Amino acid sequence: MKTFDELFAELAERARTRPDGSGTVVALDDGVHAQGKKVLEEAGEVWIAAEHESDDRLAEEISQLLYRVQVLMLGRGISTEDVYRYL
Ligand SMILES: N=c1c2ncn([C@@H]3O[C@H](COP(=O)(O)OP(=O)(O)OP(=O)(O)O)[C@@H](O)[C@H]3O)c2ncn1[C@@H]1O[C@H](COP(=O)(O)O)[C@@H](O)[C@H]1O
Repeated sequence: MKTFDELFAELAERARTRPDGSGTVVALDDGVHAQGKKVLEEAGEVWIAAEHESDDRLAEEISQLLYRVQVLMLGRGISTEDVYRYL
């Protein structure tokens, strides 16, 4: 189990060290256009899960959306602080 901040730190480390086999490294190399499409795709899956699926499936889809948002943040080079100041 990890928090949003812990996952972001982990993904930032993946971006820095670029380990073999990391899906995050591949997603970052795909660029912002592809990263944005993944955000949209996962948001749609969250919507569908919210209307038609179990709480557990919804939570899983939300986790994937959070991951895809973080990849986009790293792709654009913005930090969690950049976002939190608007919360
Ligand atoms: N939390 C996630 C996470 N959530 C979603 N995903 C990816 O997103 C996919 C699900 O999204 P899709 O619905 O688009 O699935 P898909 O189209 O079948 O998959 P792809 O073909 O796009 O990979 C998963 O199969 C993972 O590839 C994640 N990939 C990694 N993480 C975490 O990120 C960290 C770093 O991971 P690596 O970079 O892979 O080492 C680890 O802690 C992981 O647990």
